[in-house]
Amino acid sequence: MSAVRSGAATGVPRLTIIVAPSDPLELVGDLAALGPTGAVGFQVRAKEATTAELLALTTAVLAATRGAGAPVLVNDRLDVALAAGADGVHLGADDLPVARARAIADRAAPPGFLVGATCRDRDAVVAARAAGADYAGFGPVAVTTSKPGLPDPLGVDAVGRAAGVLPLVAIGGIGPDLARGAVAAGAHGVAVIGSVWRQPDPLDAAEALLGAV
Ligand SMILES: Cc1ncc(COP(=O)(O)OP(=O)(O)O)c(N)n1
Ligand SMILES: Cc1nc(C(=O)O)sc1CCOP(=O)(O)O
Ligand SMILES: [Mg+2]
Repeated sequence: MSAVRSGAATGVPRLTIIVAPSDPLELVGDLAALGPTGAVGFQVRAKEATTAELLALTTAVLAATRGAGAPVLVNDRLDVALAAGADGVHLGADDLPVARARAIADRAAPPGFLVGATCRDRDAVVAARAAGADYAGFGPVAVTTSKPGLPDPLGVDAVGRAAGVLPLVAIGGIGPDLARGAVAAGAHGVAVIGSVWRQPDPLDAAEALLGAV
């Protein structure tokens, strides 16, 4: 296994595990403890949940991971991230604009609060940086069965073309081999659903991903 770099310099984890309400939360604490502090982080993503349910899930993930120092971000909802005391928010095209979120977070969140932005090409990464994003979720790199309605896969070459502006978190169909390729192309890290949660042993699977980034 290659040495795992921690995400400490940017605060952005090398491996983001996206957590949904249906996932086995009892594994989250052990997943958080893998690798150096800050190498593994979580994004709480609950598209069908009520605000109260998303807050409760975020609070539970924070409680399970705080001891390991793993960053926990909330998908879509800055208000919930702030209310829960989470470490950041991830925003896409249908969510609060990044510049608005950055302005609110700078007033209301502790220093280091992360704002991530979904980007699908280099121009979008440049715009996200100008708006105050800390990292770009860049994808879909490959075909994914975890989310419908996405554009065609961008491929690892697109990661290389978009690199060097913000830390890139490659997403979409990422397993260990693609994770290695994305990082070699210039990505800071990866975000995953299926290559952890749909594996027979999510801890082994996450270790393999960490070994690749
Ligand atoms: C790290 C990361 N990158 C991209 C996304 C996608 O966010 P978005 O475009 O807002 O879509 P939803 O996840 O809200 O369906 C992400 N969540 N994380
Ligand atoms: C939530 C999400 N957003 C994407 C994007 O490209 O915007 S791809 C994706 C799903 C990622 O799941 P998996 O690791 O199972 O492919
Ligand atoms: Mg979103």
